[in-house]
Amino acid sequence: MSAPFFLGKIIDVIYTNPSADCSSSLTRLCLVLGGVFLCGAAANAVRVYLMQTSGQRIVNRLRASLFSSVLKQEVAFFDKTRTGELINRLSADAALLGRSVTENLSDGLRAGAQASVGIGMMFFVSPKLATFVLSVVPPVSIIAVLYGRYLRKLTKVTQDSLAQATQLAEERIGNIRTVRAFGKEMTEIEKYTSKVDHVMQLARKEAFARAGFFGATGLSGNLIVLSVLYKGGLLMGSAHMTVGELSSFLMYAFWVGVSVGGLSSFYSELMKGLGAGSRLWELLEREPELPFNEGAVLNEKSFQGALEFKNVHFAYPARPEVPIFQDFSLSIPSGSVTALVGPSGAGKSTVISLLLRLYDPASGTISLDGHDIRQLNPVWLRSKIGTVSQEPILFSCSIAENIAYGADNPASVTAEQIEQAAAVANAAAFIQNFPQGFSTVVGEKGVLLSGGQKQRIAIARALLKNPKILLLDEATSALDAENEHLVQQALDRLMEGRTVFIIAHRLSTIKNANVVAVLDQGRIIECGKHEELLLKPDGMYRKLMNKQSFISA
Ligand SMILES: Nc1ncnc2c1ncn2[C@@H]1O[C@H](COP(=O)(O)OP(=O)(O)OP(=O)(O)O)[C@@H](O)[C@H]1O
Repeated sequence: MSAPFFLGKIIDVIYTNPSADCSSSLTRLCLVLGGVFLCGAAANAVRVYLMQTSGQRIVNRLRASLFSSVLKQEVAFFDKTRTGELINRLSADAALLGRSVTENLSDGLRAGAQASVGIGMMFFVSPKLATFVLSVVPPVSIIAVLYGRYLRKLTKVTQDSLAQATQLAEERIGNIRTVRAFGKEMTEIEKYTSKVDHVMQLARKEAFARAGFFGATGLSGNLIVLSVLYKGGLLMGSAHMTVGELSSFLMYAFWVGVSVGGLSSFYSELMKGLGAGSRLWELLEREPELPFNEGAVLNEKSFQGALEFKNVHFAYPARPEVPIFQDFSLSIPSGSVTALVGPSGAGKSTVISLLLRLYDPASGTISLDGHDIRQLNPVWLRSKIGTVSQEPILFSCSIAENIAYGADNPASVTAEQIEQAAAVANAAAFIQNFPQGFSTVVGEKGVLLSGGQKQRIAIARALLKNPKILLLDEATSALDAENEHLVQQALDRLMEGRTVFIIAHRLSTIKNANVVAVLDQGRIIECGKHEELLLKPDGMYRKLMNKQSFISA
C-alpha cells in the first residue's frame, strides 16, 4: 500500500529537481520501493499458502462433523430424509461454503485491508479530495446489502434444487437394474434433465443479479477515478496539490476502486456460502431424538440376554396414524429359540427394529434382563445383539473386511479369526475358489455375490461378533438344495448357546423352535410349540399353516 506514496514522492523529486542532483534521492526511494515490493511478494505467497491449507482444513472438518452428525441421527430421520439430499449437503453445499470462507475470505480480507488503508492514505494525501470522492460510497453500500439478501435466498433455493437432482441421480444409478429391466432409461434421463434445467434457470437469475451488481460497482469505481480527476485537477490548478500528490491519490483511488470490486465479489460469494450454509447448520445442530451413546450398561458377568415386550403400542413416526402394535406382549427367554410367524406386513421385522432400539414404542416397555432398554446405552445394547437379515447388505470392500465388520474393533481381527468364522459359516470353500480369495471385492451392496453366498458371509460376520442375542430374519426366497443345506447348517451353528429370535419362513425352523409366537393385528395371539399350536382346531396358527406357504426345507 506504500507504493503509490513512494511513486508520488519520486514524481515530485523529478519535477522539483530536474537536474542530475536528484539521482541520489531517486536511488534511495527506488531501493526502498524495491524492498517493499519484495516484502509484498513474500507476504502474498505466504498468504496464499496459509489460506489454501487452512481453508481445506475448514472444509474437511465441516464434512467430518456433518457426517458424524448425520450418522448419529435416529433411524426415523432417515425414513423422512432422502439419501441424495444428504450426499448433496456433504459434497456440493460443504464445498460451496468451504470456498466462500477460504479462497474468498482470503481475497476478501485483502480487499478489505487494501480498501481501508487506501482510504486512510487518500485522507492522508488530501483530506479535501478524499471527502469529496467518498460521497459515492453510501449508495453503493445500499445496493450491496439488497443484492446480498437476494443472493442468499436464491442460493438456498438453488442448492435445494440441486439436492433434488442429486437425489434422483443417486437413486436411479443405485437401482440401475430396475431402471433397465423396465426400460425406463429415457424417462429417467428426461426427469434428470428437467431437474438440472431448473437449476440452470435459477443460475440464470443469479447471473442476471450478479451482472447488475457488478455493473453498478464497476461504474462506481470509475466514478471515483473520474471525480478524482475533476476535483484533483481543480485543486492542482489552484496550487493546493502537487502533481506527485495527485498521482499518489489517483493510484490510491484506483486501488480502492479495485478493492471495492474485490469486496463486492467477496460479499456475493459469502452470501452464497451462507445460503448453502443455512441447511448445513440445521443438520449440524440437529439433536437426535433417540440418544446415541448414553445410558446404563449391564454387568457382563450376570448378563443373561432375556427379552420381554410388555403391552407395547407402536406406530412408525413417518405414519403415526397407522398403528403397528397394540398391546403387544412377548417373552423371549434367555438361551431359547423363539420363532415369530404372521401374515406379510403384520410387523414381524418391526419387532427386530424395536429390539435394536431403532425406534421407541409409544407406550409399554421392552426389557432386557428386566431392565427397560430405554435406560440402557443403545451402543452397548446393539453390541450384544447380532442380526442376519433376509437380504444381507455387504459393503463394497473385500470379503475379509466385510466379515471383520462384525467385530467391536475390526482392525484388531486376525486373518485366522476371519477364516475360522468363514469356515464355521460354510463360506470358506466358495471364498477360496475366488482368485483373490478373502481379498475379493464384493461390489456395491455385495452385488457380485449370490444370495446364498451373501447370507453365509453375513453369518460369518455375526459369528465374529459373538453376540449373546441373535435376531434373524429368514430369507423368503428358497435357495437350491445344496446352498439351502449349507446356509441352514451355518445358521444352526450360529444359534448355538444364544437367545434367538427368528422371523421364520422355513418349516424346519418353526418345528425346531422352543416357542412359536403368532402375530396378528398388532398383538401376539398364540404362543407355544409347533405341535401344540397345530392341535388348536380354530387356531390362527393352523389357518396360517394351511394358507401360508412355508419353505419346506
Ligand atoms: N420405516 C417405516 N415407516 C413407516 N411404515 C413402515 C416402515 N417400515 C415398515 N412400515 C409398515 O409397517 C408395517 C409392518 O412392516 P414389517 O416390515 O414389520 O412387516 P413384516 O411382517 O415383517 O412383513 P414381511 O413378512 O412382508 O416382511 C407394514 O405395513 C409397513 O408398510
